[in-house]
Amino acid sequence: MKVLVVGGAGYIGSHMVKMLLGEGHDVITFDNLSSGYRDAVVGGTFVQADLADKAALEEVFVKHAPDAVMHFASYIQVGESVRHPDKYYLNNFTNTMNLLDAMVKHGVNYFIFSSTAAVFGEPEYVPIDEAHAKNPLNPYGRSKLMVEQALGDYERAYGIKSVCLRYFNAAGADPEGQLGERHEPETHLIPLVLQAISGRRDNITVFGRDYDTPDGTCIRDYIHIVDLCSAHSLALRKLMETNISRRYNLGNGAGFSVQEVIAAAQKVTGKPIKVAEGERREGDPARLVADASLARSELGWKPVYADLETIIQHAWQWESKTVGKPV
Ligand SMILES: NC(=O)c1ccc[n+]([C@@H]2O[C@H](COP(=O)([O-])OP(=O)(O)OC[C@H]3O[C@@H](n4cnc5c(N)ncnc54)[C@H](O)[C@@H]3O)[C@@H](O)[C@H]2O)c1
Ligand SMILES: O=c1ccn([C@@H]2O[C@H](COP(=O)(O)OP(=O)(O)O[C@H]3O[C@H](CO)[C@H](O)[C@H](O)[C@H]3O)[C@@H](O)[C@H]2O)c(=O)[nH]1
Repeated sequence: MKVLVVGGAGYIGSHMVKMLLGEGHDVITFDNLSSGYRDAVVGGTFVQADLADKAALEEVFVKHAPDAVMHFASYIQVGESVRHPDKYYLNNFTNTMNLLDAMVKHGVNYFIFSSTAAVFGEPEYVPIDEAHAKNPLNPYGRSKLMVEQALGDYERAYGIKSVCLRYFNAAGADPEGQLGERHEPETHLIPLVLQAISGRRDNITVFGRDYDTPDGTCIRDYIHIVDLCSAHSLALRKLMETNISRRYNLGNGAGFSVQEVIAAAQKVTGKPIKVAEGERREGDPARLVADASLARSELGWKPVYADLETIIQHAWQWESKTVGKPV
């Protein structure tokens, strides 16, 4: 199969490209390298272009005639989305419409979309299943929900079939050590903790210890990047078999507090870490845990690296390669 991976030079997309190539697919990566890296694309065809560039999109569809599209490209920082909503609606929503329009024009009907737990907002209950109310709290989450909603309209009008995968906290790295998380700036907890342990940062700041959780710090559901990617492969296969659009929540169904992540990182690395105390970060729900039983039952998805220490171990293997490099 020929798969167009948009945003394939980024953290999650680059792991996906590697997996698809390993499965024997033809892969075309389309990425403007705004936050991705050319050297993270380990094979296939690479096209450096922006989703805002309709002519570039047209050229890719004409030249490569993909069978399906996986769409990872977006801006991803919740805080920035509050300060600059224009940037988020433009890149995450409008530019996605350019991509969908190109698909419609060229008769490409299968679309896998990177959505997020942020579409739910403050949870009414946990674990969060697909039926949970969608009340995103920020422009980032809203831009993703808007795409999910537009996909319903594009299916009715143009026959585009889609799977929206709502990731909880993507973490870890390629077990072979070839790829890993390279966000700049990094905002995610596990890489920040490991950078503090490796000495690339002075410390890790815990954002609030007064949440309604057993140790007072926020609880999240960390999912290994390879398990996330295997869900995409299964989702695409199922979508092409059944022609039925679906939405799935993806997580391990187990929550770990910030304090537990720090303790696990110390255990895995065998090294100390300096911890600083900070205020709550705006918009952080106390507890986000996925109910991913639908993905398990319908896709046959089974996380292989569900254990938090394994996730941290793989992220540490990646961080250990970057010692001495500035963050
Ligand atoms: N990392 C997480 O924990 C997490 C959680 C939930 C959802 N997601 C979603 O997963 C997707 C991938 O996240 P990531 O962590 O790999 O992010 P990332 O920033 O590492 O990757 C995004 C990629 O898209 C590219 N890109 C952005 N805008 C583009 C444009 N206009 N044209 C072409 N390329 C463009 C970037 O250069 C980058 O390579 C995003 O859609 C994000 O919202 C991530
Ligand atoms: O230096 C830090 C960084 C994070 N945290 C805490 O660690 C937890 C996890 O934070 P991350 O930033 O790693 O992850 P989020 O849960 O905030 O974000 C995830 O979920 C969001 C939706 O809610 C987006 O989808 C985002 O891309 C995705 O990584 C949060 O409680 C946060 O407050 C700290 O205490 N200190």
